[in-house]
Amino acid sequence: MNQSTRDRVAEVAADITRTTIDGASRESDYLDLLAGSGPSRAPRSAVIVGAGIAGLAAAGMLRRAGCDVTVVEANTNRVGGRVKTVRSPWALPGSLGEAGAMRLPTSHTLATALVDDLGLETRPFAMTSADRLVDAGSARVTRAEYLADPALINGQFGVDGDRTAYDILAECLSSARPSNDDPEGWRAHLEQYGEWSLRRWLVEHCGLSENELDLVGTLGNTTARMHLSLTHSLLSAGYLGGGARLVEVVGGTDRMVDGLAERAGRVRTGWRAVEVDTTGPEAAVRCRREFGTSEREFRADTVIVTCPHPTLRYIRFTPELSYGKQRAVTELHYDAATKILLEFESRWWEKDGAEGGADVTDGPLRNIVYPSHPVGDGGVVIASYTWSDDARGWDSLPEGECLDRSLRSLAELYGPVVQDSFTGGFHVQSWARNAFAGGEAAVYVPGQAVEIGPETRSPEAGGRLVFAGDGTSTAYRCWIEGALESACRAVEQLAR
Ligand SMILES: Cc1cc2nc3c(=O)[nH]c(=O)nc-3n(C[C@H](O)[C@H](O)[C@H](O)COP(=O)(O)OP(=O)(O)OC[C@H]3O[C@@H](n4cnc5c(N)ncnc54)[C@H](O)[C@@H]3O)c2cc1C
Repeated sequence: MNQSTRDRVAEVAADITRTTIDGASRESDYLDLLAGSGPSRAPRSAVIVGAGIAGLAAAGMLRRAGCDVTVVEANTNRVGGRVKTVRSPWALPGSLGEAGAMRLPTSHTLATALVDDLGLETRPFAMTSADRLVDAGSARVTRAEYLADPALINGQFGVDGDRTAYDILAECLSSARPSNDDPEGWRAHLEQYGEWSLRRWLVEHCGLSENELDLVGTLGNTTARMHLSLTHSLLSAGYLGGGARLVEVVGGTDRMVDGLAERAGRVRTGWRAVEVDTTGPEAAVRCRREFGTSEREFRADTVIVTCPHPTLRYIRFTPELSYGKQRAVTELHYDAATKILLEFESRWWEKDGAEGGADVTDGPLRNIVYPSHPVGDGGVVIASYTWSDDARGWDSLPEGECLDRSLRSLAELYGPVVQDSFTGGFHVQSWARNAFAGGEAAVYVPGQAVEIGPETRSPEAGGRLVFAGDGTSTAYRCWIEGALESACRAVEQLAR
């Protein structure tokens, strides 16, 4: 490994552990910027492209320091980006479903501090529950039954022994995962295993057989992501693995967006940025209406671009972006994710009032997530939550077909009560097919954390043009925490 790669590894390890390259913690600075006294310095004016969590949070912080901010957002009818709480077309009063972000790990310090600062309430979000189903091959048992007798499911995969799929995966990943405050550990990991896929680790290092691989892939929801980066899996396992505490925002995750939008000031919706020109004394962001021919230019001293990388391909930058940044824009891998939300008038999935949890099945639904909150007698179920190739299967179907097939698959698990209590309310959300997201989030292919990560967050145009958005964070890509971290970093970069 040459010195330049070593330097990049050190930068990425520092980013993961939220420290400077010299090891000083950035945690309290970021908390202070976001939910404390705010920035002490800011540029005179800024245009922010994108009104997701990152753009809105950055706008609020800059305004507190006296900066004149305009946020431009491509969507005509909403802000929030990949935070999307669906409030219609439901039949039951108070129903809601989360088509994007639905839970916050309590270890995500910026997100939880922001929730407190906005005065929002949270409640526990249950990802697992003893009564939920494990359905694979010809076996269908509750999670409690599987934990008590792993052979019930393992036998379907030809796997012997008394360890569950969850134990096997957790052991394999915990043996590889440095702690979040250990830059040296992450350096060593990135140097040695940065180019490894999850599959390679499980097979070559952990010695899993093909059958064990199939078992943990199916039950751990990782089959479709086996070829992606080990580093990504390790980071996710830290937030979702055993012992993680998850909460949801009471009233919907978009309450966070509402709170941030109030602080963000001028938000111009329905304007899609098509060019960012930093050649003049003021930077110009040229925007177009999605429909029609109207064009408009927004000018300011500085620009923050927060769009997901796949959408950056359609923005012209004048002068051209640096070579490294161009690679980040064109190569950073964004994975697919699709959710199918169905509303039911009775809570047929609950026993003894236990709320939430998720079934796992090797059928097309893959993961079925039940609401952790009560809505009268019924509620909105995420009948299918899929990623990667599992999601692409759904993405190839028209909406009506997604509805029909998901209802039928659910009825195969739970019987006629599914069709009988369906209210007719449904929502299909493909993030890969969403024009302003281009995927669920940045999920590295092997090597990308080091090869591309540093350029996702480097400024351009002599520091007047900076980039934010969850895809620029190493540790918290795919999380609201990453969007908030990126907003803090961008605000700091502009204050220099
Ligand atoms: C299915 C799914 C589940 C998730 N679950 C969770 C979870 O449980 N917990 C969690 O913490 N996180 C979760 N996330 C991740 C979380 O939603 C994101 O990390 C976060 O919302 C990203 O915010 P952002 O501001 O970086 O990007 P975005 O929310 O994507 O915001 C970017 C904004 O830019 C706009 N835009 C794009 N192109 C242009 C343009 N040319 N001009 C103007 N505007 C433009 C977009 O419309 C969008 O509003 C999930 C995401 C998905 C998709």
